Amino acid sequence: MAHRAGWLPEMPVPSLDLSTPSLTIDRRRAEFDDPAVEDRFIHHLLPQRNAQLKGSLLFAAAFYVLFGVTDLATLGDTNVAWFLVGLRVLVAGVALGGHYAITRRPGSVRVSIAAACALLVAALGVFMVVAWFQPEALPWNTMSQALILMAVYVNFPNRFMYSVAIGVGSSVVFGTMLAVQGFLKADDLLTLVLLLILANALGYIAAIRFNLAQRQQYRSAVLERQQADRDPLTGCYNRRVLHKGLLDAELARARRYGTALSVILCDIDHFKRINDTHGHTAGDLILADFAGMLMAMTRETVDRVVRYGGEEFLLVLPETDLAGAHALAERIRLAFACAISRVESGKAVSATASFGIATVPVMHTEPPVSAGKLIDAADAQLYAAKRGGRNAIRGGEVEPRVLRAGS
Ligand SMILES: Nc1nc2c(ncn2[C@@H]2O[C@H](COP(=O)(O)OP(=O)(O)OP(=O)(O)O)[C@@H](O)[C@H]2O)c(=O)[nH]1
Repeated sequence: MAHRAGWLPEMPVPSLDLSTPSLTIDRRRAEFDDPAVEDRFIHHLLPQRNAQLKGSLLFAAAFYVLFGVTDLATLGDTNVAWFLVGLRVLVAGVALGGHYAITRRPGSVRVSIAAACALLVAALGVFMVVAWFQPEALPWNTMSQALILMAVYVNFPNRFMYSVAIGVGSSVVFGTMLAVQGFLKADDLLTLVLLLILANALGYIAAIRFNLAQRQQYRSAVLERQQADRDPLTGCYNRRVLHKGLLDAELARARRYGTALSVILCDIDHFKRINDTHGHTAGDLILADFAGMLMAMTRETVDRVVRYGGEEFLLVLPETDLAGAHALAERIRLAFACAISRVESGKAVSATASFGIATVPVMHTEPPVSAGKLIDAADAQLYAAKRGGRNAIRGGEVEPRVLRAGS
């Protein structure tokens, strides 16, 4: 296998690193480290989460009112019983209010989380009051509390940390109530407290596994998408991104903000001869080295390097006028001409490249221009550079009306 030689002069060659640090997951919080990624993830899942949450809210409203029957059965037709039924109706109101708020603002993560938290806090608070007034039913109510904890951890989509806080907090209050009421023998009390701890532990494990699995799945989908847009040999974008409208989007942005935009089409000179002389593997190595240089010398998050054809690359340079594009092309031309790649046989191979630039000047008042025509204009300049002897740069500004889409 050919090994990559260092550049002459030394050039940082970025590898295709798909384990983007921003996609790392904080396993304790069960969230992405990067708040922006977490935000995108939550918004991506929001319709699904809201559908689940709305179902759980309706279920909670019906369930709470229905169980008012048990208050009447246990306490009879008393004021306390009706007070508890009233509290249950209040919880149903909170649930229905949450349901209404989510329906009104389906795109709001805050509303969704607030609806889940409000219902859980209200439901657990009322449950404590109900349990307080029915001390003889404490063992049954402890089991109910354990079941409600499952809903807290699993059924109500929420921030993992909030689920844990609500689950543990309510269990501490409930455990304290068991102890304070003093109805239970010490061994029964211990059993019920252990039951609550077990319910929390199981809920915690289920919730953290679920939250992590969802994020891992999302990360795999993002990485897969990134990979599908990349050329495996060079790590540059492939033509798919152009078909997906990369250049059209940049042209539209340049038009909106009234900025210039340049594209450079560059092509390694006599590449066929390199392949024929040193072999295809050596050709691949030089291609990868050239692409690495293009990526290293352009702005990482602004410019785009696309493998346009076999040994042909397209640079998309937003907010770049002709002089800026020419200066960049000259830096790349010189660096590549001076660099060597050490191929498998140990030989040092060097090559040159030619560059064609097409610049659309500031164009906010002009009609939209065609991405294809802009690339054609750069191709014509590249052809002129090749005809002019190669290892050269040609370029020019193009009138937006010449590039007008559909003309
Ligand atoms: N090693 C390698 N060669 C490739 C790859 N893709 C295309 N090629 C070769 O690149 C060569 C391009 O040759 P030409 O189009 O004749 O261009 P050229 O020899 O560079 O000549 P000029 O562009 O006119 O300077 C062809 O021989 C292709 O087979 C690739 O991925 N790896």
